[in-house]
Amino acid sequence: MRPLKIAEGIYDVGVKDWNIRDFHGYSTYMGTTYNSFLIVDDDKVVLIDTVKEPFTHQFMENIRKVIDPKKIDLIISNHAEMDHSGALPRVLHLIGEETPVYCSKMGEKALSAHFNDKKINLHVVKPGTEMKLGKRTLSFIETRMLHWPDSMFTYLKEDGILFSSDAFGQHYASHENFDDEMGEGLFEHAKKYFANILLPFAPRVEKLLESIESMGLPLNMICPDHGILWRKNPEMILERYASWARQETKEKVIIVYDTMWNSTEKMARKIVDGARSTGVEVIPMSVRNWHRSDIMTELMDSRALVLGSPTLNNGIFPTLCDVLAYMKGLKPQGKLGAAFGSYGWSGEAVKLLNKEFDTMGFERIDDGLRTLYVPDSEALQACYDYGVRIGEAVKAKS
Ligand SMILES: Cc1cc2nc3c(=O)[nH]c(=O)nc-3n(C[C@H](O)[C@H](O)[C@H](O)COP(=O)(O)O)c2cc1C
Repeated sequence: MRPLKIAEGIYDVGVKDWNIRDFHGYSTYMGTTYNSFLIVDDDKVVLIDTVKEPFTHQFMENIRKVIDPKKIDLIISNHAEMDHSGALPRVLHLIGEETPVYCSKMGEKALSAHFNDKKINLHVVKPGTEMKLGKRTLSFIETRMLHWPDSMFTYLKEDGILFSSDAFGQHYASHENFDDEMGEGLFEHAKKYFANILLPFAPRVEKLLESIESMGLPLNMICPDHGILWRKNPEMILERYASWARQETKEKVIIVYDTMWNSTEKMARKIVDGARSTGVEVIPMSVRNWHRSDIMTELMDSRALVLGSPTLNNGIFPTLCDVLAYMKGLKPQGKLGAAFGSYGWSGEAVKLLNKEFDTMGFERIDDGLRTLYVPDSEALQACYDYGVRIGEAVKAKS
């Protein structure tokens, strides 16, 4: 139900996008929400972020259920990306073109470049600036590159609410609105979001968490721009973020592969059996059936990445190249790597996969395992043994 009252005079007037599955190329999400927050105080009415453009009508209806939109005195843009700013021009048109929009220094640049055919009354807020609304006070925290240069947080002092933009969000639409209405599954959505959006900025996340702690801000609620709001114990998501940012791993291996004539798949199955026999968790992931965004989510707490590819035209199979291009951009750190694959004559794929591990800074278990065409019983035993070796290496690496 929107608008959603989250505290006295504070509402989530955003919208739920139930049907979206592919979010900037990261498929298999379960919908999302574009949260936007309306604060009605004695002197000022403030809107924090807007929604994706096609939802503008529904968004305005939500606002109207609380207040006449023309009473909005100012808008804060925590993040210029279109899912939070797309509705901005139409909102301004409806409530008054002169309405001030407050944003970070980089936000000014990004919003101007997004809406280059429109004159928006932009005002830059410096980090730490306070803005009095009547009974309440807002302040602004710079969170550059989490995950865009313009990103910032807005903090509502008296209520202890952190409006955290994309951080701590999840691409997940549900009838539930708050963390206490959901179980552990909520963290899986948050983990997927982190793995696919925030992982490249993990060192910055660590620093941000430290600085939030040092500021000693009371945090009664964390309200991201996507998904469920954290009100029961916001500390929990901060703790998870700390662990994900440190890229902590467990005794887990993912085996990511593709195959044309099933030889590499036969090898994969034996490697899975061998690795499992050592007691480590093993997840086989055929790239035909697992989306790269799910592979990244599973990789995040895995200690080893095992890649399997047949040789095709002296190279790696293209589906694996897709995953690797995506993975490299997200900068996972501190993993073990192992490669395998079937080949017919030249067999370059394993060597090239090893190069990819070197580029990513992964520690290679060895030079990998190749099989000529279809693996016989001896080759399959070698695959099983290779799996055992991988499992032992995972257990040996803390
Ligand atoms: C179109 C095509 C191109 C291939 N190119 C190479 C190649 O350049 N070098 C090589 O060693 N094998 C090459 N192969 C042979 C495959 O690597 C071999 O058939 C392998 O066993 C396939 O493994 P899979 O069953 O896991 O797909 C090629 C196969 C096909 C179908």
